Amino acid sequence: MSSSLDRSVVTDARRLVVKVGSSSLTGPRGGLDGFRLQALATTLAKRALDGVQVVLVSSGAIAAGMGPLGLTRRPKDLATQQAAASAGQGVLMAAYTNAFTLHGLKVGQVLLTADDMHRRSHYVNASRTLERLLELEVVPIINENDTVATDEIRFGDNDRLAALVAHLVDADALLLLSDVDALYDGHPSEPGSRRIPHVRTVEEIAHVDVSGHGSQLGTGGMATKVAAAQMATAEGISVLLTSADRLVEAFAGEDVGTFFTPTGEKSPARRRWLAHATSASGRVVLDDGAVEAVVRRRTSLLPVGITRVEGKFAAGDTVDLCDVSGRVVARGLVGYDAEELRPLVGQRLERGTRLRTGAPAPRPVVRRDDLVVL
Ligand SMILES: Nc1ncnc2c1ncn2[C@@H]1O[C@H](COP(=O)(O)OP(=O)(O)O)[C@@H](O)[C@H]1O
Ligand SMILES: N[C@@H](CCC(=O)OP(=O)(O)O)C(=O)O
Repeated sequence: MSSSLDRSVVTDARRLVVKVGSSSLTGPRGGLDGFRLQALATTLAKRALDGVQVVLVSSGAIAAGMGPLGLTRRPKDLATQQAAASAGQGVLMAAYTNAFTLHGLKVGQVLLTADDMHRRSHYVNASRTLERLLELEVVPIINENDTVATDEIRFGDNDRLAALVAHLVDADALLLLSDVDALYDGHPSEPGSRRIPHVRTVEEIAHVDVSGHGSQLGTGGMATKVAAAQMATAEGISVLLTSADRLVEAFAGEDVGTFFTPTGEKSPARRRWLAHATSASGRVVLDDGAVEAVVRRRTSLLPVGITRVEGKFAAGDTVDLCDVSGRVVARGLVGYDAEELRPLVGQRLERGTRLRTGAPAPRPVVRRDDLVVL
């Protein structure tokens, strides 16, 4: 029987998110490596034809656009990266369309921004589209919408996006495919570095150096892959990190790559979104009693338990809830604008009180259903 605690989850998964990095699809000087892309598509198509719902998160647009634009190095400035992605995304999708068509499968392009993950309405919309594509037996192929991403709000690498997509579609497993076949206990170019076959807790790999450079065409290196694995496993999703070349062995259940066991339980979709996909617009500092109430008793947060309001936010935005030492203990959707909330700090508002804006009080600063303890 399949268990999320061992590798059988990869072989038995009914819904899989597979992320492939630029380095696995392209040659060293950019340009798509049609042979590798076809091999990947063939392996995934076999899975899909066996009834597995496969969602592919594919990088490679910038690298694929380098050839058409006459670039021999990955561009460093945002505008040229966006131009290359614009030229390359079509090339990438054309290659995937041809490769999957050979197996009688259809593909659908989905381009997402960090903002689409952050905004609840866009997130829900993306989820609906992906569900419909899967129902229609189409393989969704997702990439960041590079042409509209800005330096401040972009994924840059696709590892985090892949973890968020795994949350979004509630995948059984996430496969992170790179040019390196596993996580190593030192940079793989260092003699003596050894493969780490299994990670059960974050602490186990706290000593591992993942800061080393990545491939010439990839973006995040190993650090973003480990962070993505932690995001997925925290929500009960198993992760296998290996190379695209080892995918067939991975599906055969062989001991390849690095397997990350789930560290947490699956939580409701809305909480998953709140905990991982949103970014906080401000902070609200809680006194000890309020921390106790929110974290242990899971109650709504009222103005009386707040000692300080930091930043600029509007009602409905996400805020971090911190204890007096500044440690973030929870995150939630705030019920007030920052300016409206500041004068209420520490106040015990009686029922029937009206705020200066005319709105009734007390309403919770963060309702318990809009709150996730971190
Ligand atoms: N501890 C480590 N274990 C494995 N790979 C590492 C480690 N530290 C750094 N790396 C580098 O991370 C690279 C993969 O990241 P990246 O180039 O961003 O790939 P991708 O394009 O697949 O996202 C590998 O080529 C490897 O050299
Ligand atoms: N969205 C970009 C991804 C950038 C990138 O290099 O990501 P990755 O190879 O996953 O580290 C692209 O398609 O080129």
